[in-house]
Amino acid sequence: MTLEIKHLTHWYTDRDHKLYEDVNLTFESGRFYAIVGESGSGKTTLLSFLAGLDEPREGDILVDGVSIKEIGLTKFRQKYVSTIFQAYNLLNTMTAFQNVQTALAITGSIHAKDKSYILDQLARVGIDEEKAHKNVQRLSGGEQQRVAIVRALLVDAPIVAADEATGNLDHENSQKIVDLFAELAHEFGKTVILITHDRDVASRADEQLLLQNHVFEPI
Ligand SMILES: Nc1ncnc2c1ncn2[C@@H]1O[C@H](COP(=O)(O)OP(=O)(O)OP(=O)(O)O)[C@@H](O)[C@H]1O
Repeated sequence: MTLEIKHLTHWYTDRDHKLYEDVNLTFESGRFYAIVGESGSGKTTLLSFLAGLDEPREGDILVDGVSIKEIGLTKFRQKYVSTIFQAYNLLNTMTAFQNVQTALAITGSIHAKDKSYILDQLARVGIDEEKAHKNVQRLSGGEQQRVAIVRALLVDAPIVAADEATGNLDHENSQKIVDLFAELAHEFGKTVILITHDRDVASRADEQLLLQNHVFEPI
């Protein structure tokens, strides 16, 4: 699957202060991309377009040559993209295990009833069985973030778009998450796009794109 950005131009309030100008980018499945750039340069905005959460002023986003407008933004969000944003958006009345299980059930995953699979995946990011069965409100911020990441990563969408997914995590946990991102790209063939300020995390990606002066340059 190929995800393309074509002739993307965007500004929020003032046409003379554009975030991007005629950006063209191609993301291939099976590859892990990191987007880096100064604070305020427009990284999160780009991700909101790639996730079908917002629409650019000009330009288009295509999946295998078909505009996401033609696919329909709602369908695109549901079937094609799994997003991880800075707010964890966990279901607060549920345990970590139930949060992951519910997401798998909603999306029709064959793993929804596989208890040991869900526990194994949580264990990979340091959420042991005891923590898995705790209400998420009783977990630390970093633990909640890891639950949210596992939940998003296990959902069967071909594109994974993450904004500062490792931002609140210590080095060891951040490495575990990056391992998961790399595995999703290289072993499961997903298109993984991660925004990060962390140079070590970015260096693990197959391609790094620097947003600077309104365009994206490979580094
Ligand atoms: N809804 C909005 N309305 C108006 N301006 C906005 C809106 N969202 C973002 N901006 C502005 O657009 C610019 C880009 O924001 P964006 O969040 O995409 O940057 P970023 O590169 O992700 O920043 P950071 O690294 O700090 O998260 C910023 O100057 C921001 O203030």
